Amino acid sequence: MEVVVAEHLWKRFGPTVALRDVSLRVEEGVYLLLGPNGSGKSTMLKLVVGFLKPTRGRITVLGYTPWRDYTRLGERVAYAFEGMPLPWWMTGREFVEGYCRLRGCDDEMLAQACGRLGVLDYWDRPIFGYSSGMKKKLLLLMALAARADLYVLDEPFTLLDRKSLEETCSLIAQLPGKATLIATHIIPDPVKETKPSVIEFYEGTITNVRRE
Ligand SMILES: Nc1ncnc2c1ncn2[C@@H]1O[C@H](COP(=O)(O)OP(=O)(O)OP(=O)(O)O)[C@@H](O)[C@H]1O
Repeated sequence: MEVVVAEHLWKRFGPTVALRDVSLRVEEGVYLLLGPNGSGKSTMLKLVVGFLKPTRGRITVLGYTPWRDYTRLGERVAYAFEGMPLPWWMTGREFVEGYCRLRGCDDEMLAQACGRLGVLDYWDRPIFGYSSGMKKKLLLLMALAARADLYVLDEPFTLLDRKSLEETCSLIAQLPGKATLIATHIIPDPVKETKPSVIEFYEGTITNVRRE
């Protein structure tokens, strides 16, 4: 079954055309959205989870129209977006455990992801004292600890040290969902083992789709 179907999708922000006539089909597996800054990768992912409504065109995700069926789709999609604000006054543990209770995360997946990303070493401290990489790991946990049919990760490989990057790649390879969509500038070697499909973006269009 197709997980994402986009047909002639356009997204404008005032005078800026972020996506122009993008058509895309995502089936099972790992998909990397690759392209330079400003090429439309994050906009595409935001349309997939329903944060944005297309200016023109059609998108369905797991059979839902994301912007209209945001809540029902939200039960089946786990995501982490670069720059999402974190509650700086809470400890990492309060935030992650609270989020997981709300989202219905899997305890085993959470324990495994926390341990492998090294979050347990600091998560009893308030978030306001965290480095960028430490905050990044909390954002990743929001997706990597959830049981979902579709995982959407915006720039998951930035700000991480080498070991955390390897662990993140390995956790991504083990995700139980049908498909994982990742916006990135780089393809770390361990991700290549998942035999990802690579969708290349340039100035708001898809210029190439290939298998890594
Ligand atoms: N909320 C917004 N308001 C106005 N313009 C926006 C908005 N979001 C994105 N854009 C513009 O849309 C274009 C595509 O941005 P997008 O964030 O999708 O690119 P990207 O490929 O994810 O870039 P990066 O690799 O830097 O994250 C850019 O020109 C950007 O300035």
